Amino acid sequence: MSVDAQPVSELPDPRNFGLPVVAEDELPEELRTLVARVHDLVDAVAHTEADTSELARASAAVHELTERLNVKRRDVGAMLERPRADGGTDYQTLTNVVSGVSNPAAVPLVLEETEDGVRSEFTLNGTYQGPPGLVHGGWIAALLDQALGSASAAAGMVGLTANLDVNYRNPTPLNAPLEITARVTGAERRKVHVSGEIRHNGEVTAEGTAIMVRLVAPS
Ligand SMILES: CCCCCCCCCCCC(=O)SCCNC(=O)CCNC(=O)[C@H](O)C(C)(C)COP(=O)(O)OP(=O)(O)OC[C@H]1O[C@@H](n2cnc3c(N)ncnc32)[C@H](O)[C@@H]1OP(=O)(O)O
Repeated sequence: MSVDAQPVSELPDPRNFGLPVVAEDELPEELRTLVARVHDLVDAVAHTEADTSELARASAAVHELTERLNVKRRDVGAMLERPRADGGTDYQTLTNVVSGVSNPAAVPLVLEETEDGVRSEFTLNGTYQGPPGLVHGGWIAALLDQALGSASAAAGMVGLTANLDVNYRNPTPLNAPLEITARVTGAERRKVHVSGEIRHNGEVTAEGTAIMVRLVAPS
């Protein structure tokens, strides 16, 4: 199987797909701080045992805040544009639920390029719980999907997941350091084959393979 990769500098421009683009330096630091605080808020709400009057006050404050923020909303599908170390340009979905920098529900997963693909270290709080003390299997699949898609994009082949196959080898713990890695293993025509793993203390907890189908820019 051969790898028919485009140079990364030729990643498709989301504007060609009709998507709005936000430059990284246009994203206010205040938004990043708000996102981090709401991320912590979700965990706090999920686990609070505060008394009922405190819950009522918090509920009213959050409702009022939601109305204030909804006064001006960004378009769905907005993409974040950031410069790459190699001089090219990287694009990410701003509100991506796994890694979007403006999404408080995101992990967030910051994937860095390695010699053969992408890698990240991260920790999941109780928000991502499935079985007691363990990460939800659907989120494990989502994390692998994102890493596999990013490995394909990092190799110059941006695509959508056509097929995702996940094997859960060991429980994935909450509130513990995790590592995710992914790489391209082959490509034919528009199909890109990718594989990846999640590890805890060096032991694989889950592994996945996927077929990404490369996007074709509208003519
Ligand atoms: C720029 C900024 C954006 C940047 C956006 C980057 C975001 C990455 C985000 C992370 C990943 C996601 O969550 S993606 C979200 C979840 N995925 C989706 O929503 C995708 C939904 N599915 C689709 O839209 C479609 O089925 C596609 C695009 C996958 C394929 O449709 P298509 O474009 O018409 O392609 P098609 O001709 O059918 O197939 C092309 C080749 O792929 C093969 N193929 C097609 N489907 C499958 C399949 N399920 N399993 C195996 N192989 C398949 C075909 O046999 C063929 O191989 P051959 O004949 O050449 O041998």
